[in-house]
Parts: sequence; C-alpha cells; structure tokens
Amino acid sequence: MTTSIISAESGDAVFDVGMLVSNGSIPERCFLDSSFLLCAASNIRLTRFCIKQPKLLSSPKFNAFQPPSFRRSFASSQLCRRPAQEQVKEQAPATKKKANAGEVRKLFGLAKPESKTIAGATGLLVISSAITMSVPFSMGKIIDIVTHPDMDSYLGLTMPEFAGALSMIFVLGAAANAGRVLLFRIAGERIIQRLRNDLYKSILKQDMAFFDKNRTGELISRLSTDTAIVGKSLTGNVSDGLRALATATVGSSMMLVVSPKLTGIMMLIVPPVALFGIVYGRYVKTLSRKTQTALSEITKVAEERISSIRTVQAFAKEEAEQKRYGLRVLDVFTLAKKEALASAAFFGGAGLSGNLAVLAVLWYGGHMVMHNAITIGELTSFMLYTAYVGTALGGMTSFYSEIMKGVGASDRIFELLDRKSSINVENGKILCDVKGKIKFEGINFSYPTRPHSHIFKNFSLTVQPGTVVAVVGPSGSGKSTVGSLLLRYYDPDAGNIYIDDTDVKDINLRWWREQVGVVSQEPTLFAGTIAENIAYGRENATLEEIENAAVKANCASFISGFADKYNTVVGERGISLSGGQKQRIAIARALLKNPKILILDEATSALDSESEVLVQEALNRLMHGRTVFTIAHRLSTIRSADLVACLSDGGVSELGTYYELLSREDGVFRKLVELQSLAGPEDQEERQ
Ligand SMILES: Nc1ncnc2c1ncn2[C@@H]1O[C@H](COP(=O)(O)OP(=O)(O)OP(=O)(O)O)[C@@H](O)[C@H]1O
Repeated sequence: MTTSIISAESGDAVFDVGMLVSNGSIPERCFLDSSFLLCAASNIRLTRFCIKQPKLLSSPKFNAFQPPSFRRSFASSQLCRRPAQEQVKEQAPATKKKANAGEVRKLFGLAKPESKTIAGATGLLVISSAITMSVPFSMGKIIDIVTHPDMDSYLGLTMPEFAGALSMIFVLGAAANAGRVLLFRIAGERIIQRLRNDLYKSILKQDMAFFDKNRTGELISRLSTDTAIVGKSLTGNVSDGLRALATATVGSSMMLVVSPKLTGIMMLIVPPVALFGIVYGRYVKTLSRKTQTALSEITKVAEERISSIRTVQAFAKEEAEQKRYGLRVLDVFTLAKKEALASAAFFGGAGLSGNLAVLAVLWYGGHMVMHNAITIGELTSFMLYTAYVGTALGGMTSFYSEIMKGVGASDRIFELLDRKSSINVENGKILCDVKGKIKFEGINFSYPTRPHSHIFKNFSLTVQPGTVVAVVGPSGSGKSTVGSLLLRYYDPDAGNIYIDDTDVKDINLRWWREQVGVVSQEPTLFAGTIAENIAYGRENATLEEIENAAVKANCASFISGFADKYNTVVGERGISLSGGQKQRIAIARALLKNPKILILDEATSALDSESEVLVQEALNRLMHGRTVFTIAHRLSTIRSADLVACLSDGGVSELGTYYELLSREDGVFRKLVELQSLAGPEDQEERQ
C-alpha cells in the first residue's frame, strides 16, 4: 500500500489537489486526470506540480508522470487552461532564439504602413538631437569665454551675439522635438487603430470551436490592452530609443573629442551595465507575457460576472466573487512586484555605477585642469556629455525592455491574426432560388472541445420544402446541435448536409446564413433602439417595413406604449424589456429578414401563458410558407407540426406525425409526452 499526494502551485499558493492510497490496482492516469479535473473545476491555474512520494516517483510505472512529461501530459489534457503559446514554448525550446528575432521582425512589420510618417518624425528627431548635443559644447565655450581673460569671443561672435545665436538654435530644437513627439504619436495611434480593426475582423471570422475555447474577456483584453502596448512600443518607445541611441553615439564621440583619457575611464562602466540591461530586458519580456495573460484573466472574470450580475446578486455571491477576483488581481500584483524588483535592481545598480564613474572622472579631470591639460569649460562640457550619455544608456535599456514587452503583446495578437478559421465564409456558390429542402445524410459529429463525446452517429433526416419539423428528444440528445450544424457553426466529422440537393459546404456561407432565421429561447438584443434591433438582419429596411414586421410580430402595441416608440433604447442585451417583448422583437427581426429556413430553438419555453399566446401567434405568421425546424421541450406546442423527429442515441430514433409517434407503445417520444403529462397536473395544482 502506498500513499502519495499531488501538489499544484498557482502564483504564491500551493494546493494539495489529490491523494492516492493505492495497492497498485488503480490506474495512475485516472488519479492524475481527476486531480487535473479538480484544479480546472476550482479554477486553479497550475504552474508546477509535484508528487510527494519518492518511492512512487522512482517506480517505473510513474516515470511517465515525472515533471517534464508530467507537464506535457497535462498540457495535452483538455482540462489545461494555459494559453496555447506557453505550451508551444515548452515543446520547442530549441527554436526559441530564432523565434525571438522573427518575433521582433514581425512586430516592426506592423509599422510599415506608417513608414513615411515615421521617416518624417525620425528626420525631426535627428535635428532636435543634433541641437541638444551641441548644448554641452556651447556651455563649455561660454564658461571658457567668461573665465578666460584673453578669450572674449568664439567663432568671431561676442558673448551676447553667441548667446543670442544659441537661443535661436534652441527654439528650433524645441520645435523639432515637438514635431517628433506629435508625428510618432500619430503614427502610433494609427497602428493601434489598424491593429484593432484587423484583430476584430479576425475574431469575428473565427469558427465556433474557437469561441468555445477562448473566453470573451480574454479576447477583449487582446483587443484593448495588447494593441495599445504594441502601438506604444513601435512609436513612443522607438522614438525615445532612437533619441537615446543618437545621444549615446554622438555624446560618446564628443566625449572622445574633448578628452580621450576621461572617456576611457567612463567607458569602463558601459559593458557591464549593457550586459545587465540585456538580461533585464529578456526577463521583462517573459514577465510581460505572463502579466498580459494574468490581466486577461482579470478582464475575463470581471466581464463574465458583471454581465451576469443578476445571477451573482440573486445567489448573494458578491463576497465569493470579490475573493475570486482578488485572487486574480493578486496574480497580477505578484508579477508586477517581480518586475518592480528587477527594475529597482537594474536602475539602482546602473545609477550607482554611473555615479562612481562620474566621481572618478571629476577627480581625474580636476587634476587635468590643474595641470592645464584641459580647460574648465572642456571639463564642464565633458561632464554634461557624461550626464547625457548616462541618461541615454538608461533610456536604451528601458527601450529594450519596452520593445520586449511589445514583442510579448504582439505574440498574443499574432496568435489571433494568424489563425485561419476552419470555416470559410466568403467562398462557394449562391443558389438562384432556395426551395427549402434540407437533407442530413450519415452525419457523425462531436464538438471539437469534446472529441470523444459523439453527439451524432450516422444521423440522417430529410425535410421537404415548407415543412414544419419538430425536433424533440431527451435533454442532451442533440436538438440544438441540429441547428448549429445547419448554420455551419460546426462541420460534421462525417456525412453531408444538402440544401435543395447542393452540399452546404459548396454554398457561400455568408449568403446561406442570410437565408436562415433563428429565434431562440433567449433572443439577443443589442444596446440600441428597438428599430435598430428589428432591422439587425436587414440594415437598409425602411421605418415602414420595420413597423409592418412589428405589427405581424405582435410588438406594435407595446412599442407604441413607450414614449420614444421605435427609438426607445433597449439597454445592454435588451435588459429594459420583458422576456416576451424581447422574443417578439426577435420574431419581428426574423420576419423582416424574410428567411427561407427558420430555426425556432425553444422559442416559447421561457414565457408565461399570456406572452406565449402572443408569441405563438407571431410565430405562426413567421412560419407560414417556410421550412421550419422547431426545437421544443414542451411537447404540447408541437401538435400542429407536419413532422416530428425524435432524437436519441445519436440519431433519429422515431419519425412521423405527433399522433403517429404518440401511438407507438414503448416509444421514446410517447415516454417523453407521458413524463410531461405527469408533470402537468402537478404544475396546475401548484398554480391554483
Ligand atoms: N459548444 C459545445 N461544446 C461542447 N459540447 C457541447 C456544446 N454545446 C452542446 N454540447 C454538448 O452536446 C450535447 C448536445 O447538446 P444540445 O444542446 O444539442 O442538446 P439538446 O438536446 O438541445 O439539450 P437540451 O434539451 O437540454 O437543450 C450535450 O451533451 C451538450 O453538453
């Protein structure tokens, strides 16, 4: 009998996530998987694992689970929540160096469309830097004119003339500097704008499997924070970096001109500080990526919980949610603390080395002045150049670390930009006239996030044009999945779907989706006016058409009761409307779209009887003359359907009219109806 404990580390906290007392008969993989499951369910993001059982670790059976492969086995598990990029890095450490150069090149590629603005800004940068770099030299000359009795002019200019000329040059320098800041800023904002548009476009085009895997908050964080970081590194940081580079190069050359000996002393500190700077920059890049991921976690949690605030408050979960959020914020704080420590160490060390070098220069330079090897003005110029170069070197180090931050953020952006959706919306043919015959043939399907759970196995169903088919079956039998496959949110693993005998995969998907209308249990309304929401499926609709659709959908009477009528703002997700009102607006939207095929997914199941009558009336008008898939829980609502398809065991187990299926002894459909009839009287009693 052996006892072993699996621990997981997340941030600063260590959790014991599982204990195994085994005589060797329990498969170890089961134990590990259940531990992973526990972590995923508790939202613990695993960063390190260990098994506290030395004997177990050395046993040949457990060798497969020792840290590296252990981590790999976790990474490949469906439960792993680490971002894909981290997994890629672990799998391919050998290509890391090459990838870094490529990443930087890719990051700078984003600035290409702004090359003209950036070139102009760089020109201004050169002018302003050149003027700035003339300051120490001029100051030295002024000091020499003032302190040397036999030197009353420089370049033929008297002291007042020299000072006047310098003032004019400084004004020019200030103007060039302001122009540089402005142009770089404009270029940066344009890059951010373009990146956000491209990224949003790429996100909207993705297939449903992508949205099953990526949470909204995470995507929003990439759209807002990552793009801003990239824009800033490409312009603001590049501008400061170039300025620092120019200052460091020209400054050190001038130092060499003024005094090669003193320059030699100063240069002693440069190599160690530069090396330290590179190490620091790389560390910051790693931290930056982790920080961005942690920030996404925060956005994810906040976005999800705030958008479901009614549920959070109804369950009085405010404190628990605050703790959950607090833990994520702590992760960000821990990373920020590490970054602060690294920058404190770097800038503290660099500052100390700089000051020691200045001390040495002053001491040695003072001796040189006393022995007339240089003038006081030259020593002053040298000290000023030293200060400029020191500041510039510091700037170059933060430039490097900021660029590395940009690389970290752009990694996450390119992950999305480079992702090709598995379903192409643009290509394919457009049918001249859709009659509405739909045929599912030999469909096998499992959701991409759960490849081993087969929803359909050889599922077939043919629906003739203009038929109302009710799709029924036990919960989880795949009723809504039929709608998802028809809309090509997902493609089947095997088998085909035909629209009027044309494979749906050969049809232009954008066009095809325009032919299908959907009314679901929880219709999605967007923050905007009622008119905008009704016209969502046909944006060029006139007010008259919108009003006609609203009348047919039984919305007109409640809309006319609002002060702003069709211009009434419905709030985020239609929060200021009742369930029945939202449902009828969704029906008006579908009516206006005038689709050939209609999917009603539990459209009346969440309504009270009064709303249901109004909605059902509207639905009857909507269904007229179309092929309709009505997915229903409440079987009493589908009596008038032309065909009932009862799903179970991955296919259509029964097919016929409502009454045909009801008459089948031991049929699945009949059992479902009986179950609901049993529930019915109780419901009625309760209502009385
Ligand atoms: N996006 C998804 N990713 C992974 N699995 C999913 C997804 N959507 C649904 N499923 C799973 O697929 C199965 C069928 O789901 P579906 O919603 O089609 O069933 P249903 O018959 O409509 O259920 P209900 O009557 O409860 O609404 C369920 O087991 C469900 O958990």
